[in-house]
Order: sequence, then C-alpha cells, then structure tokens
Amino acid sequence: MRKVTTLGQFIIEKQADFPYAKGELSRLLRDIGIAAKIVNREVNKAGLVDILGDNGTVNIQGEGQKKLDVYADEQFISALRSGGECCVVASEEHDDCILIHSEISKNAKYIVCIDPLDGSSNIDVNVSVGTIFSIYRRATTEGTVCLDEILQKGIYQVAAGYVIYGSSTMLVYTTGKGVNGFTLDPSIGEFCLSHPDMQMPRDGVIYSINEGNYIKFPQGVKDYIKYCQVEDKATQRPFTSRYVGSMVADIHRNLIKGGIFLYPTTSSHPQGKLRLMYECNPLAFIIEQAGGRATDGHRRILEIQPESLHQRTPIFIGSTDMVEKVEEFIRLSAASASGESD
Ligand SMILES: O=P(O)(O)OC[C@H]1O[C@](O)(COP(=O)(O)O)[C@@H](O)[C@@H]1O
Ligand SMILES: [Mg+2]
Ligand SMILES: [Mg+2]
Repeated sequence: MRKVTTLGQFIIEKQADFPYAKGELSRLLRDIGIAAKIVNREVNKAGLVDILGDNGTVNIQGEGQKKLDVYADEQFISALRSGGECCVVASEEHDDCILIHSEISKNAKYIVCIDPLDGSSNIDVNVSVGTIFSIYRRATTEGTVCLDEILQKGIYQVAAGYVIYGSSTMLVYTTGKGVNGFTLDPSIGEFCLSHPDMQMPRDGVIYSINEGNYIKFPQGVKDYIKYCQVEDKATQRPFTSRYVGSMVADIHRNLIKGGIFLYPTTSSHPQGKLRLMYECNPLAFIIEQAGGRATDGHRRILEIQPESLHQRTPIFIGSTDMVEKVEEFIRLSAASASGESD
C-alpha cells in the first residue's frame, strides 16, 4: 500500500529543516493550497458554471481580464487575508499591491506575489492553466509594508511554487531545499506527495517558444532556433518543438522531461512579455532548485533588481546545457554585430 503524505503533513515534517520556524510559512502554504483547491473545483467544471469568457475589464498590463483571472485572484486574496500570515499581496490583476489590514494579520511578515491564473488564453479552450506564487519575508513587522520591501531580488524568496490545473491538478513548490510535487486526490480532497525531490535533466530535446514571433526575435535567438532544427543525430537534433502557451504547463513538462522555454524580447514586447515578480522569479527559483538554469540571456533572473511590480523580462529557462547554449548564441550574435560596427 503506497504511503500517502499530504501537503499539510509534508510541510510540517519539513518545518524541522528551519530551526527558527514557528509555523507561519507552513500556514501560509496551507492557505495557498486551500485557495488552489477552490479554483480547481471551478476550473474542473468551467463549461458548466459561468466562469468562462471575458470579464469585460482590463488589467494594468492592458490585457483583457478573463472571468477566471478575476475569480482566481479573489480566491487567493481571500484565503491569504483570512489565513493571517500575509501582510501584502502583489497580484498580476491589480495595479497596486494590496495591503492586508486585519486583526489576525497584524504581525504577519510574509509578502506574496501572485499570478492567480496563468495561461489565460487557454482558459476557454480546456488547455492546462496554472497559478504561480512567490513568497518573501519582511525584515520587520513594524509599520506598514512599503514597496521597497516587496521589490526584492528573486534570490531572497523564502518559497515559491505553482499549481497546474491539467489532466490532474498538481502543486509544486520549493522553500530552497529542493522541489516537491503534490497531486490533488479529489476523493480525499488533499494534495498528496507524488513527485518527491524533482530533478531537472541537465539536457533535453524539447524547445518551447512561440515561433509565430520568429521575425521579431533577436538574431541570437533566431540562430538558436535554427540550431534546434538542424538534422544532427549525434546531438539528437532536430529537437522537438512543444508550446502550450501556458508558461506553467510548458515549464512543468520541461522540468520532468528536460527542455528549454524561451520568451525573448520581441518588437511587440521590447522588455520581454513575462513578469519578473510573479512569473519569472518564482519559476526560476524552482528550476534552479531542481538543478536547471534561468537567465535573461545574460544574467540570472534571480539576480535582477526589480524596479516595479509588473516589470517584464526576457527569459530563457530550463535544462542547464540548453540555456547555456542559447546564451552562447546570444553572445556570438552580439559579438558579430559589434564586430560589424567597428
Ligand atoms: O501568447 P504568447 O505571446 O505566446 O504568450 C503566452 C504566454 O503568456 C502567458 O499566458 C502570460 O500569462 P498570463 O496568462 O498570466 O497573463 C503565459 O502563461 C504564456 O507563456
Ligand atoms: Mg502568467
Ligand atoms: Mg495571469
């Protein structure tokens, strides 16, 4: 009989890894798990409840909000508000951060940055979507939290994770001591440990990029895509192109099978499309903890100093050998471009 370890049990067990832990982070992760179950319940029957389609509102990114974006946002914020361990939330769906003022959270020291529903373009077509979260700790609980305390480099995350609402629903997270995956067992309503100590293969044969933007990509990225498509048995090329269009789903597949996900700058997104605080930092923390690599083409995503809540960054994330290869192409193309100008 397979031993069942629920997320709650696992979190408590792992608390021992942190001698000074008082259970606050454990309770915060518990609250996120609860909201994920509620969102999962609606996602699973999305066509039967009024949760598909546009919400008729636009977020600060200028993107039309889907009903499920707003619903998921409300569920996570309400769970964090009633849990008492979170003092502020920075969400993709809100221009400014949301201060949590309540009696139970007056000593709360955790900052949560969240993409409540990732892969919005896939909601209405029953393709995997997700939730991404990143957690920081305040240095003090004195006074009201200010923006500088939120705009911390990714290296200072105390935990990060994602939920994938796919053929099964999983929650994958790290607290800086490895990556573990839990699958929701609907029959007991619990996330159960199914993927202990996840390790990302050092190399892979899957590349994941929206090639529809090809002409808008920097030369180094175009060269890398050509490299992936060349016939070469020794290096198992041509590689396989896979792109779900939900970052969580593309990253999760590559975490298990090996591969690289690329979202470079494009002429329509000169800073890149994906958001540093609640998409790139948390997924970079997970992938690095699983033995992979995550950069903006030049430096670690986790070393980028954030300047604003919704700032974007180019991202190259996945199996270390593959990310190093695309960085090499980016360097070479920059070198030859500068060589041209001399
Ligand atoms: O349609 P594109 O330009 O390929 O972008 C897809 C990317 O945009 C996203 O949908 C952005 O995330 P949101 O859905 O949370 O806004 C990512 O999940 C995905 O990787
Ligand atoms: Mg997203
Ligand atoms: Mg989103």
